[in-house]
Amino acid sequence: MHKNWIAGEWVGSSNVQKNLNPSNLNDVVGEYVRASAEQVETAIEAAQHAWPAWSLSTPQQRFDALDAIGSEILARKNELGELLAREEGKTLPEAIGEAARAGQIFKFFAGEVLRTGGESLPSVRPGLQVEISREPLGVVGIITPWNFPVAIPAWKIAPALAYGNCVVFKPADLVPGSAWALAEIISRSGLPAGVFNLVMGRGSVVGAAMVEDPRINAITFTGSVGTGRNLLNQAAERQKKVQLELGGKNPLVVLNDADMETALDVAIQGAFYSTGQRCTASSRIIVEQGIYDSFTQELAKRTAALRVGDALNPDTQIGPVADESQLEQDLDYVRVGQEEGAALLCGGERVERDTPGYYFTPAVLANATNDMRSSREEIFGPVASVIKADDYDHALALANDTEFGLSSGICTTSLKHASHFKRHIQAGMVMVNVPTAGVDYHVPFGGRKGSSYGPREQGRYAQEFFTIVKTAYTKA
Ligand SMILES: NC(=O)C1=CN([C@@H]2O[C@H](COP(=O)(O)OP(=O)(O)OC[C@H]3O[C@@H](n4cnc5c(N)ncnc54)[C@H](OP(=O)(O)O)[C@@H]3O)[C@@H](O)[C@H]2O)C=CC1
Ligand SMILES: O=C(O)CCC(=O)C(=O)O
Repeated sequence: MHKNWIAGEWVGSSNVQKNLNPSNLNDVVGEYVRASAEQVETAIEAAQHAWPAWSLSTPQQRFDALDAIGSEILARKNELGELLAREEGKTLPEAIGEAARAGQIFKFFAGEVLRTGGESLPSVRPGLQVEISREPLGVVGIITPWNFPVAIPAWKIAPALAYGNCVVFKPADLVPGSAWALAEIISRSGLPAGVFNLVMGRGSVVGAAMVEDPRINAITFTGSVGTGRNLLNQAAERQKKVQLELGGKNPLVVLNDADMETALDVAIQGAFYSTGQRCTASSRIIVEQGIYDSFTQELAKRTAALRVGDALNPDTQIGPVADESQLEQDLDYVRVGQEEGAALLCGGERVERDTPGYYFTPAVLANATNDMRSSREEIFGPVASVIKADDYDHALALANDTEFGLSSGICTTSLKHASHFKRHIQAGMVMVNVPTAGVDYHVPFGGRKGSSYGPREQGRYAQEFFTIVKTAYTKA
């Protein structure tokens, strides 16, 4: 039985859930407790109690803890990756890559502890000196989704602790295993009791209790647009600082002059790998008319050849969908797209494999237009709409015609178009001849428009969210 980590102790609960493997529903990954609202309160109280001392901890103390966590994750990346693949369904290489990324993130923020400083400026008034420093916020609530069960928690927990905050962490109810394994490593890293707390459980109970509690000073959330916007409204009433990473409807533009092999590879990786369950996935592929037919046919041919199967099978390229409701959502959007006039060139079906699981074949919706629901709403599965553009200017206009603005990409051999696209696309991230999904761990991550709210995550820019600035005036 896997328990919650609250105030430096493993705490049980009578509410227990079975964590199932989406590749094989007969495989129970483990049993995990769900916290009650009272247990969430205890965790918040412990974090609040621990904070004054932790906020004054030495950089060495924080470096040592984060560095130790990062080292252990890296040393155990294969085992953690296997657990991740088993509970979430991304393939083993993808999952091991994600575990390694989590380790590197802790190492990066260990370094940031030592690098973060303030500023000293002369005052405009005589005899005064001005110092600007960064201080921690207090208790940070961390609420994460199921699609990156170890990397997203890592890129929120590591900076929170690095900058001197205490943490109450609620992972997605669907995938408690990786979060628990991460918490178990953190529990042995030398952090004082209460500095880090794990409260597994449902968003409607655990998440809601965190949002309501005035002792949580800030909340960082990744997940759906609806939940994120509600959370923002509730948190704003309580004057909490909020950071949201929400959906995407990321465009990949393919121009007539693109290298065909590169463009096909970039499109397939961006749209379908990790089963398309990435907020950075290329769900709109916008292709210039000169190559539209040939590109789309070849895309469909290669997509149909992708091997869908058990996440732990070395031959598998596309793992299962995470759960039944996500699979229903994927099927629904394929149906909606066709009703709206798109042509399903391949995939889009529930399929069976040796074990009972949520298997779904990646779908290419051709002749899609940008006004279709399937081109506007986040599907969060391996479904790509392929949209025809008259020319580069039209492609750019289509790419920007969305309520989202997380990631974006262009495949072209033209420096002129690549440069113009980088400057004019309304997105937080832009890729030239590389997939829209799959990012580095040491640089900012985040979007514009409906995709994000608040400062960027990751890299040294993370300090904008996890610290508050103080200005001090001193007369000598
Ligand atoms: N941008 C992204 O990275 C992601 C986007 N999505 C999108 O969201 C859709 C639904 O996925 P889903 O996992 O349900 O996303 P949610 O937004 O519902 O879940 C994200 C996190 O928020 C928690 N939560 C749910 N309700 C509340 C609440 N009232 N207060 C506080 N926290 C809450 C969830 O808990 P619980 O575990 O109980 O659900 C989970 O930990 C997907 O189909 C996809 O479109 C999903 C995952 C990631
Ligand atoms: O593409 C990536 O590497 C990250 C994607 C992500 O963070 C997400 O889907 O939530």
